Amino acid sequence: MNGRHHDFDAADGSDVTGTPPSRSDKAESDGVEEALALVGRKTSQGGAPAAAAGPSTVRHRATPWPDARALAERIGRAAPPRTQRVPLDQALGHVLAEPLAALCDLPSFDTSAMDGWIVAGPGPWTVQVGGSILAGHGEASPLPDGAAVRIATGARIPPEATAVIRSEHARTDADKGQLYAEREVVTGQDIRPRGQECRSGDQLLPAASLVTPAVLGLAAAAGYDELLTVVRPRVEVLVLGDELLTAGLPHDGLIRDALGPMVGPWLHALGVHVVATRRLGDDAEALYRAVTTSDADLILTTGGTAAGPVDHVHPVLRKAGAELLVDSVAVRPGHPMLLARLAADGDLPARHLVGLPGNPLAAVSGLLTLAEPLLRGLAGRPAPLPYRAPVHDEVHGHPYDTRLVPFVHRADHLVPLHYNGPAMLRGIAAADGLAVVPPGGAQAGDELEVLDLPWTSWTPSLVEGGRFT
Ligand SMILES: Nc1nc2c(c(=O)[nH]1)N[C@H]1C(S)=C(S)[C@@H](COP(=O)(O)OP(=O)(O)OC[C@H]3O[C@@H](n4cnc5c(N)ncnc54)[C@H](O)[C@@H]3O)O[C@H]1N2
Ligand code: MOO
Repeated sequence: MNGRHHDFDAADGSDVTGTPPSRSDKAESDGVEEALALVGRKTSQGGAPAAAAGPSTVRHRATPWPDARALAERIGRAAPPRTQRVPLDQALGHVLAEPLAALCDLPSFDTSAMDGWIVAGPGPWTVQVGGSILAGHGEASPLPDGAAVRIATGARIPPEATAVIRSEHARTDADKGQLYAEREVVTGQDIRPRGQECRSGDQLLPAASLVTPAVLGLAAAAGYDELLTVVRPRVEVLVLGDELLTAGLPHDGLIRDALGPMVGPWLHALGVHVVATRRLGDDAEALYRAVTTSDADLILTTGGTAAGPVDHVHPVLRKAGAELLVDSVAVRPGHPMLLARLAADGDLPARHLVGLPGNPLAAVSGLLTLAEPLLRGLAGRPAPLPYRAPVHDEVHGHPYDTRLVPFVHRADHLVPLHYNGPAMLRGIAAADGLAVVPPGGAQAGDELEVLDLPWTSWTPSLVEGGRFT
């Protein structure tokens, strides 16, 4: 033991639902109940109970948190990539399936960078009568030495011209029909030469780049009408629980469904296609039917992952012949989360299922631990660059498990938020992300890994449908 972790002597056992700000962090999300849940858990060799072995030697059935994330991503990346051609106005938020290579030179002709005068040779110059050279027109006739013509930004440079003089740097003598420069004129000034930004065929962006608004602009400038992108993974969300209301106030032991309204939009913000969110109650038959007939790439269930009388996820997966790849993760909250593989069956290809625990913050933990890396892999998106930041306060840890704690960025530090209990969304709703607290906890100033939320950086799917007219 390193002396940092939360000691589990808080015998009231009441803290598993989180701590209001007035209470000590000591009693935050974990407690006696969870410590007891570890007691009696066998080592992977079927040896002594895990809790008796101590943190350095303990082996859980639970997959370590970093391994669970890495495995989920590997599984996603192992799927054969599917690609499609998408018109530019529907490509926002997609991922490029091939490098973006310029289809033309940019600029595609020598062009004026300023409004002013195009001149040939040294001045003063004779102003040519007969209008200006404007953007959007074909090539003008060659400019004789000593001549000047008005030119607009973006207009083609006529052959033989040598420089552009900005209007504010030039003076005309109307009587003499002459143009004088008020500053030294350098050959080529304010002319953007053809190919300055790229030559046709140059790689502008690598494959796997996210199509952002800027990428759409670049692709259009470089001549694209459509893009080859990775097909978005399709996800079906199954919300389990007879106790859930879809409207009104909680009453008579019934509570509002907090996951139906949250999980679909969260997935959407990750750039995937949510085919449906269905509420199935605690009906094992309905769950079996849904799981065995869904053609989504990923089925995501909420609730029913534990071992209660109506927790149907494990029995249904067994009945469906699913292979459990991850069966609980060493993370708090969210440890009952699971990942399973459903074999191909008839017309249905092999698919995956992620079971999110029912407690709402535990479900968020499952989303970020298993669903997000898996979907990132399936979507061909690169992993975000991992980053760490110092934590402002001491954060108690779990003795063996990783903790995910909602935080806000304040003056280069992560400030952990209260209301981080497994059943609470009050912290995460105000958060910039989740701080990854290693087993044993962290001291003030320790650098913690940070998980961003999709909307704390720009996200494609907050722009509904990503279309423009
Ligand atoms: N004997 C044990 N019991 C429990 C354990 C354990 O290790 N041993 N783990 C606890 C933990 S941790 C969690 S998390 C939950 C996971 O349970 P389930 O995935 O089976 O979820 P449910 O029992 O269906 O629900 C748990 C909790 O969450 C509420 N819930 C469910 N769905 C929603 C929803 N859509 N919106 C809002 N709230 C929801 C539900 O009413 C329960 O209060 O198991 C513990 N038990
Ligand atoms: O408390 Mo559980 O850890 O919500 O997953």
